[in-house]
Amino acid sequence: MPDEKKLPSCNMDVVPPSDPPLRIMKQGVYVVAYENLSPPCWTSNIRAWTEQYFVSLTYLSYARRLLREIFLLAPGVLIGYICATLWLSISDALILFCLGSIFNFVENGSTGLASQESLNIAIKGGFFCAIFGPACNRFLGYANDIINSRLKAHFLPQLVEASVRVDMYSTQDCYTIFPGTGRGHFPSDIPGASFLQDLYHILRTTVALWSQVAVLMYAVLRKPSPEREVLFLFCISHPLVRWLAPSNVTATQGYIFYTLNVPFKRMRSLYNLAFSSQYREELVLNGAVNDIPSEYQKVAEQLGNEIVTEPVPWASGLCRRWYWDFLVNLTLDLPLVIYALVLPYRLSPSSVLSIALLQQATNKISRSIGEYGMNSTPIKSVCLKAKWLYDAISCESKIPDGSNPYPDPSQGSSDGMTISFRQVSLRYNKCNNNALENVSVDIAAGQLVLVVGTNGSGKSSLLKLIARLCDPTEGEIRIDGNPLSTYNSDNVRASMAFLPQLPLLFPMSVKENICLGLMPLVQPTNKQIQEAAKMGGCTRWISRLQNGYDTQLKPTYDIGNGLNEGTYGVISARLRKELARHEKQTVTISGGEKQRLVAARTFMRINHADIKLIVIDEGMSALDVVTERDILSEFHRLRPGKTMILVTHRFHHLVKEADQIICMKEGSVVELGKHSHLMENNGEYAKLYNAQVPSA
Ligand SMILES: Nc1ncnc2c1ncn2[C@@H]1O[C@H](COP(=O)(O)OP(=O)(O)OP(=O)(O)O)[C@@H](O)[C@H]1O
Repeated sequence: MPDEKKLPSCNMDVVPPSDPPLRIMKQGVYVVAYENLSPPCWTSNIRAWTEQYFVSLTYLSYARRLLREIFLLAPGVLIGYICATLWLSISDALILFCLGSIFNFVENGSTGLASQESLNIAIKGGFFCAIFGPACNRFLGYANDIINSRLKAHFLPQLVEASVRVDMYSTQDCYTIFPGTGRGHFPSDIPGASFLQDLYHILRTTVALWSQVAVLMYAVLRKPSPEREVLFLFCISHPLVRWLAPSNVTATQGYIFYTLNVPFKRMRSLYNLAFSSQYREELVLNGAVNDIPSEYQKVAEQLGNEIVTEPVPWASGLCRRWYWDFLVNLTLDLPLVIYALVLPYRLSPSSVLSIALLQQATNKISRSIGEYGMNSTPIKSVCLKAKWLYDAISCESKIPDGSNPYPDPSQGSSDGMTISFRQVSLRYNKCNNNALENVSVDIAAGQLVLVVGTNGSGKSSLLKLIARLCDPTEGEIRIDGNPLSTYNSDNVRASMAFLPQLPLLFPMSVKENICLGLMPLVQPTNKQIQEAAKMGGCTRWISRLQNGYDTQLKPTYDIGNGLNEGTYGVISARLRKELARHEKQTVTISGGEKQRLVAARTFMRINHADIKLIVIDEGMSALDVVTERDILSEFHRLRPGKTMILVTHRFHHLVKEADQIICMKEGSVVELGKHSHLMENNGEYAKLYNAQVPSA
């Protein structure tokens, strides 16, 4: 028996005081924690079942709605699916019935009690079951494919629509409720499919179990007394004990496991280092790659003979008392043993056949009970799956959007966006500290503003607030004199050209990457696209690509090939070559080239949209000095009629031209003014500037 002890009282903040303490135990390098089972278990089983069905009633409407939708998507296939499932569920019971009839004929044939006709029916029935079962299984595979593809075609567009509809804040919440979507595993995620799978299991296991019980009872009740009673007792004892025994499976008895073993954790890390290509280059460069085997050996020795296999407590019967396992096995085998023991005293064909029937029936029912416990999901979970799907589809933004158009048509044209921060504080979700603290800044239309400060001082957060990617926790932001929250956010963002800190390319063509967000409203010509690329300094790189502006860029993660990059199982070199022949050409792209392409995108936007604000958030850190200067000069040239905010760690020529420099530290604005004024102050800004430009 493994060590088992109660959770220490210091963990009471994790476990509410009214709950019984968790059970924790050690198994090898792992610690396993699970809920304390409170005896007697059969009463809690019944209570859990009743509760489950009452809760299910609340969500039943969602399940009904989803089932109706699936039916409307593929009515004929669904009916066939249900029929095939029902047939497969009862086929074991039918075989049992046929077997019983054949035995009955053998036992009573000579007495004339069993007719030849019933024997013929039994034989035909058995034969029919044997050929119809595989046909049903094949049909189920075919029906699954059809239903799944229709589910995908029906629900995925709705989920995509819901996902892009909600704001950044709510997206996080919705992703947790989007069933299986949200992580972009397009080929394998089928909304509604697991709901149908669970229903299939519930239907199949329930019908299978009860049909087998019914057939067994029918066969037993036809026996003469007292054999009937003995057989009956033997038959029900095993299912009864299995049902009463506390479940050892994860469906009802969940557990968590973690490891605190330091050598084991280090061993895992070293193993990852040895096999992950992402670390290899750095390890080689640092001459650390050859240390891995010796370090691995060292921790392996420290670990010694500790068991490292992941814990499977139900397999070793850890979640329930030992006597339940004993009882389960005893009721399965003992009746047969007893029956066999009495055979020498009353040997007859009837007894032998009864043993055979009993053996078949008990095994089948035992297996069905096992499947019932292992595979079937509680009805409540099935209903909840349907609810999640509809919740995800109807997911709404938490931040209410404003209704005023931007720019305000009544105000006529302006020199750019006016921005005013009034005592703004920002605290991100689940953070203890404010990212911005009481920030008050006024930016006039057409100004060139530089935001400087150390890492983490809140520069990017300031920009996120202007784009309304999040809302301030306190204070107010005004755009052109009105609260930002009163404007339609899409309108405000359409008036901004944003060069982000991290250049992100999309799994689309080079052309689409440059024109992102403009089409279909604007249909840029090739000449306009080339012009933007030239301003971003990426024409030479694009001209080297095989398909130029039409070259597809490789996605940041693999969305195309699915499982194992398009392979399954062990494949030959010839197959690998065949796959490579059909794969798209991959494009390698450096950090600086990415930034140039994203700069071209920003220029494209400035050239072809009504831009009031240009924001550059450190978007040129990977560029060489000459390219950075050229790109900045282009931005500067396009500046008239627009406000421009530039976040930077590099103090270039623009510092002297800036109308205002905002110097930030630890979420607060510590200095504000022009370069000369701030240098005279000899404060935080002068310190940063002198550290980089010592000759100044
Ligand atoms: N999404 C987020 N969730 C939680 N905390 C965040 C988030 N984004 C930023 N922060 C925290 O807010 C603070 C300010 O971050 P911000 O990115 O605005 O700083 P920054 O001045 O732009 O930094 P850097 O110069 O390194 O880009 C940091 O402490 C950061 O860890």
